[in-house]
Amino acid sequence: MTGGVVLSIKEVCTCVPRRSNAAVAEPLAGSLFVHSSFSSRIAARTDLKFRNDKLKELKIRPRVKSTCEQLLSGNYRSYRWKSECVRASASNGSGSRSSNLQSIESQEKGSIKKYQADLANRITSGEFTVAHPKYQWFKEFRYALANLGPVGRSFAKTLANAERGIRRQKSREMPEASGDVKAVIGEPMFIPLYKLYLTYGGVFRLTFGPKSFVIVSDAAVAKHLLRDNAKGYSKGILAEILEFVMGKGLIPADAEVWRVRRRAIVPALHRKYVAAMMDLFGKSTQNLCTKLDIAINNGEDVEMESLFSKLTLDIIGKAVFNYDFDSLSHDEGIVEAVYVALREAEARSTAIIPYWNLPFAQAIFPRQRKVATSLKLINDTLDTIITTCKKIVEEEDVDFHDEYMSDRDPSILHFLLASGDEVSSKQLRDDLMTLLIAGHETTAAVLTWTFYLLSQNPIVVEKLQSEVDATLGERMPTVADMKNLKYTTRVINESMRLYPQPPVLIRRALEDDKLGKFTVKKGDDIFISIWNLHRSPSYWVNPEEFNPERWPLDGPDPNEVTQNFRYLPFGGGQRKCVGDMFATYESITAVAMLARRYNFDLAVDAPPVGMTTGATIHTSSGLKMTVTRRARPVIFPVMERPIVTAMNKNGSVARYDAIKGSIEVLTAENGSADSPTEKEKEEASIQKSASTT
Ligand code: HEM
Repeated sequence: MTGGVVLSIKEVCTCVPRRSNAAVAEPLAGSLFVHSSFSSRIAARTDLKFRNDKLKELKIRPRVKSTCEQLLSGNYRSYRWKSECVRASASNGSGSRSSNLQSIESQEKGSIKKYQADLANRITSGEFTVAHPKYQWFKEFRYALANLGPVGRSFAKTLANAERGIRRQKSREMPEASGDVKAVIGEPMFIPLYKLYLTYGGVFRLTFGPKSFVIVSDAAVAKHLLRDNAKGYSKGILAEILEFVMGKGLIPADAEVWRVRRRAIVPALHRKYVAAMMDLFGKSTQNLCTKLDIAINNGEDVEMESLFSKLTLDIIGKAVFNYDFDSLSHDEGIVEAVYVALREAEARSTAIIPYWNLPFAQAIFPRQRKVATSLKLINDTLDTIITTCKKIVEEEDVDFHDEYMSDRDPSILHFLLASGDEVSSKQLRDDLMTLLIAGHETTAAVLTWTFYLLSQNPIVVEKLQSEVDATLGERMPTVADMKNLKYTTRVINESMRLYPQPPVLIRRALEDDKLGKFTVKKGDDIFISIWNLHRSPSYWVNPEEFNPERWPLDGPDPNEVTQNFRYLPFGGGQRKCVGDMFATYESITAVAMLARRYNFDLAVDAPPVGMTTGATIHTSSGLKMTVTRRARPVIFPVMERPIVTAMNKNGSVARYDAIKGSIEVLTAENGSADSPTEKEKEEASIQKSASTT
């Protein structure tokens, strides 16, 4: 919106008798914005009642209101009526104007001129401009100036123009929200961000005490940040927070390191590798089923969130560096150390003060000591894994190619070492740790929220189960099944829309830049709220509803490209997730295998499923579920029906049905059935046993 004024009612504008170029109307929530420079030709149209009602409806300041009322009713009406009289008399062509009409004409001409001049003054002075209360005095000053004759009027006009310029510039300033840090403590940060988005729009600045962030919830701006000008942004605070655990791994890496490492790592996740992982996904899910069976037999409820976390840790450990955490069976030692590191990363990402940077932090905070010990254990373990893998690769006769994969150890680490990747042990450790964290909690969170949503939507469960029954039966899923488990995929797509992991992406501007019409300065921290994008009423019908059907089964799989950056479960642009296909197949496998075998319901005494956030969205008190084995319809084994035919001497064909134990004879001429003789039965039986042998 540009600066100017408001005469507020849409209808008022339609009444400008001769359209002036300067009169510009802009619909705005039922009112019309009219630039103050439009001339004295303002008038009103005839639908007075409607306009008067509108005036009452709108809260217009009394002075402006009285002007509008004058304009819209009496003055304009008489002006118009009288003008018409004048025009009528002028056009009757007789040349004999009555004195009455002449006097009306001259009187009216005078009064119209006076009226127009007065109105022009008032408009020029900016009387109709909506002024901020703080600047009311300025408006009145202009008005006073405008009444001081032509010089004052032109001075007032200059001032009004200047004010409009300032307003225009202000409209390009980003809306600002400020808040009390206390308001968001105890609530996951993305929740207040959603409320603020609905108030301030797709791009706004949020200030908390000394901290200030730009919050982006607009798909076009997200596209600019992630794809079109990705080079203009770094990972900012995220890199600072994760440095202690990921070092210079892909997620926090600066542009220089990132370019080299991304080029090395992406090829390791080739199609053949992901296909080979299917077996790992299936076997690990089978281990989880064993756990669930034990719980069912003991009549116990289970906390699914921690089980999914263990499942995905076991998978990613094997997939990335061929290490069997076996966390579904035990959770001490290295498994515990990994969790300590993960929880610390999450705690740091939501902490208000970076207390861990304080001198002697480890001496002051026992948790920091534990973090340091856990990190040492993880690093030592990774170093051992790397050394062992290096030895194996050296002993191997490696024939490296694009889709290289060792049968003995198909892990990403093996690929990287076999590729001759010149990389320091420290960088390799950072890469492995990054992949471990990136691929672990994200997938666990996707599974947790998918099963929570399923427990709330039995109709979706029914459809999902019938697809899985029909597609898989009792088999383990294969890579070929992935494209046939369409509804299962849509369930996961929709779960990732409602619960994106992570809910917010973080960037920092490396240079000044434009986000739409707003400017960001170098060093500005930016939060791209995927949560807001995925739940925006501007982009989705019934955004809060879990509705896998919103994604057509025969349509393309939804991603940032097909959805033009309103849907970003794996991010987008150059820093898009490298494990998207891996994670999708892993989730489909787990959901399909679990849903075909069990029903999952929230436990009767389950605590309310609230949200809390770290890097991903966790439940506030776990996802306690009652798991029951599915009572599936009995499947009758389908036997191949042994039917044997034999030619009889008379030329007819005898057909023996082993299940019915009957013989049917078809005559040679017309194929009609005939009753077989005992001999024919015998012959056909002999023939049958011969063919079976
Ligand atoms: C459902 C599970 C997953 C989700 C929802 C997910 C989501 C994401 C998102 C949104 C990003 C972009 C971050 C940003 O732009 O700031 C990302 C990046 C990344 N993801 Fe995933 N991810 C998942 C699974 C995985 C897996 C299994 C792996 C590894 C095997 C992985 C490895 C990575 C890496 C290395 C990056 C950084 C890429 C870069 O900066 O170049 N992710 N992930």
